[in-house]
Amino acid sequence: MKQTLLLLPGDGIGPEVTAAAQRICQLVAPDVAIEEDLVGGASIDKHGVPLTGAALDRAKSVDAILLGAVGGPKWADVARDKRPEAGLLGLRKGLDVFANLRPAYCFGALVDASSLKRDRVEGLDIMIVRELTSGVYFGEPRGIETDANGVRRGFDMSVYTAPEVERVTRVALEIARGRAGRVCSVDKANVMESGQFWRQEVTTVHKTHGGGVELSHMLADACAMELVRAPKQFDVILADNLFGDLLSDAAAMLTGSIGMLPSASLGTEGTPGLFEPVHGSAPDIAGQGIANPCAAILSLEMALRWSLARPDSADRIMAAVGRALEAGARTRDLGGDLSTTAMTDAIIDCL
Ligand SMILES: NC(=O)c1ccc[n+]([C@@H]2O[C@H](COP(=O)([O-])OP(=O)(O)OC[C@H]3O[C@@H](n4cnc5c(N)ncnc54)[C@H](O)[C@@H]3O)[C@@H](O)[C@H]2O)c1
Ligand SMILES: CC(C)[C@H](C(=O)O)[C@@H](O)C(=O)O
Ligand SMILES: [Mg+2]
Repeated sequence: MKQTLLLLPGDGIGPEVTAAAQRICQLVAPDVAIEEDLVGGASIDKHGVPLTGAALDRAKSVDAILLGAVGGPKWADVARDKRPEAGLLGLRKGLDVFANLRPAYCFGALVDASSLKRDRVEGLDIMIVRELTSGVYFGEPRGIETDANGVRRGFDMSVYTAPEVERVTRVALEIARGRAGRVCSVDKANVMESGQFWRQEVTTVHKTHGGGVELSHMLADACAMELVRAPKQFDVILADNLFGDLLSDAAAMLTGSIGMLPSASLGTEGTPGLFEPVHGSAPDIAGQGIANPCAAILSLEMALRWSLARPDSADRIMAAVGRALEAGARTRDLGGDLSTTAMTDAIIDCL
């Protein structure tokens, strides 16, 4: 049956980098049908909301979704639940893509672009598995209010249920099984009840489903430190929604640039995956044609591998990005001067 990829370019550099990925898709998987819809600020401008019910329904009906990025200063004053970012969160929740895979892989050619010394990052290959549809991002109650004494306060709720921790832990264990076989689970069990609960549940799930995978636990602050001290100690890092967000940005810089990092958000078997760069809409460089398209192109690579069952096409992309970098192709964030289009051309030449 014909497969369909839904493009949701979004805002800022989102359309620039998804256009690059679309060109690559047409070359490596020409029979995949490509559709397009709106999300984020682009959807607010047209429909008044960051994600319409029709766009969500469409996303549920395709095989995979490739999203660029959402957000920007234009929508800074919009109420939080109507902001571009709320559209992205609604999409993740609506698709129930609870397992967010964020690889931090250092291409050989980029070892010297990292902010760390060569020996710390050469051969780096970490997979962060971030819980994506619960925790403090979605917990209730939340709000900003004035208490009886006239003091304003803001609050969020960090809450996880046992099934939510179980399903993402099982994904992390499964992924580790195909890699070096080590999961490091991250929490603040020393401070937070939800952190202690997370650690208990991960330990319980490991007892039943561990199957040879080694499990360790680390406090989130220590993990941030270890990521910049000795990142190669990690194989799979399992984290809740918030810590996974923070740690994946930190891990991004180890690889040379946040413009390199893709992600895959997966739900239960048979549901479409959502694929997106880890970076945002980069308002500071949007419209200039200089964004690094690699994170979007590698997100397409993940879509071909994880949702569209086309490992050969995915391998082609991975190899082409590696070869283009070896040949010296660099956008500005990597210390070069190639435009988004020229960088994409360089990758296409290596396909
Ligand atoms: N998945 C998403 O859609 C997503 C992710 C993160 C942030 N955001 C949103 O994006 C907006 C801007 O956020 P931010 O500035 O904190 O993060 P950002 O990732 O957009 O930008 C951080 C820095 O990295 C640079 N950068 C990011 N991607 C790049 C690329 N592909 N090539 C070259 N340089 C790149 C930017 O120029 C900027 O200097 C906010 O509205 C935020 O909410 C969206
Ligand atoms: C834009 C925002 C909602 C998002 C998040 O916090 O999950 C982003 O930072 C990310 O990493 O994908
Ligand atoms: Mg983030």
